[in-house]
Amino acid sequence: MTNSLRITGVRITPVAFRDPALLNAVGVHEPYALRAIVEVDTGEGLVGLGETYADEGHLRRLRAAADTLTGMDVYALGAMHSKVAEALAGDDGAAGSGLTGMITTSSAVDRVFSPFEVACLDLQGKAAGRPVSDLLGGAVRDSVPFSAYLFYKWAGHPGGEPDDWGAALDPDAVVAQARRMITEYGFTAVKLKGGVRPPEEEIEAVLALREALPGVPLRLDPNAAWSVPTSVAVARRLEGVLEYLEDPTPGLAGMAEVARQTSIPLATNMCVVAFEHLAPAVRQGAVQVVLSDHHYWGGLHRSKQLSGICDTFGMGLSMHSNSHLGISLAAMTHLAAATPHLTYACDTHWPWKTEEVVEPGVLEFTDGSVQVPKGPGLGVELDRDALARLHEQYLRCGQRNRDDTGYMKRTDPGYEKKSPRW
Ligand SMILES: O=C([O-])C(=O)C[C@H](O)[C@@H](O)C(=O)[O-]
Repeated sequence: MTNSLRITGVRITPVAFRDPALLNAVGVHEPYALRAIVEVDTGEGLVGLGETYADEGHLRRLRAAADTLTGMDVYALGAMHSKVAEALAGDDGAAGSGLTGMITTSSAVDRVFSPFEVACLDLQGKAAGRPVSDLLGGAVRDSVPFSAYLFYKWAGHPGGEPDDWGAALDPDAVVAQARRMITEYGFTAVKLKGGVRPPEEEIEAVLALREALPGVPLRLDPNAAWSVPTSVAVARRLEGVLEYLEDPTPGLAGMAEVARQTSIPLATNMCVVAFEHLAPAVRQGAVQVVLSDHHYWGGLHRSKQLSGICDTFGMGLSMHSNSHLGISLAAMTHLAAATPHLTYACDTHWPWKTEEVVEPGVLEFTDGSVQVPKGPGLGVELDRDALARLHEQYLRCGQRNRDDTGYMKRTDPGYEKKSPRW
């Protein structure tokens, strides 16, 4: 006789949390990043947590899907994926992209399904008294290494107070930022978000990092801001220096051309963002490392499928992040712990964040790694006062000036046309 655990209701709460003036190839982060917190209720008093994007189109699709989930068993994840697909079938905006800034064609069904799947895994774990990593095959590591995610940045938002990281617009400031991240969090790998300064300056910054941090794996990610010839020229200067070069140029064909001309492994979270991109990427030899992200690959189980495909075809696996809160960090940590093929330090925006919705004490960085939470489910608890406060903040700051990613303003119309800037 099997027990079911049925969904009695779903709450979706959009929140806004402060974000520094970080720069990337499409502009500057807004003063607030948006996320949606998903709570799945059951009649048994258990609540499951998920976290996802909060742009308006995505919120609308989340609500449409949530309405159809009541009464479903939290173990019926395959059926739930189909339900979400049905719920979105008439939604024009769901067909292609909801994330037209950095990620262009991931499936809206997978993006909408993901936070519900995570919340149901949280519930399954709570019901069984086991951590989510156990539901994914078991942790193969007790703690998960993350990389320092460096950004060129302004001292503060225009018209606002400077934040305590200050400005970072040259190689010395980038090195100082890296040193502070390593001192405070113990990171053992470093990624620089590029595509902001002219390529020659970004090469200088990477070489300055190399000199300052001997032996530390380094990555550079210009978010496809460079042409193929520029990418090849930069790659040749940084051979033997970078662990991988992420998305130097747009599209699989361009990436394949760069890959043919450099020995640096190319990584992506832009041109392989859905299952249908994997076969052409393999055929063309376009990427050597895929950055997974459960928020758009369709949750934790589907991210493990991605891992199996990468393993089979000889591609490495790393992990991407956007500005996120603790529910996402907990999910990322369980997933990475239970994914043997994920051998690179994962991305995280964590150090840039000053506000949170989960209770403190579980997600701590030691030597650049986060211990896999040991409690049942995700192992994190919602701080309801903080949730209410950040929801109020969301209502005050609204969706004004935001693009579909929900958190950044595009200042470079060239990116819209997908033409490289350099
Ligand atoms: O390529 C990446 O790593 C990202 O897309 C992560 C974020 O979007 C990053 O670029 C940011 O926060 O500006």
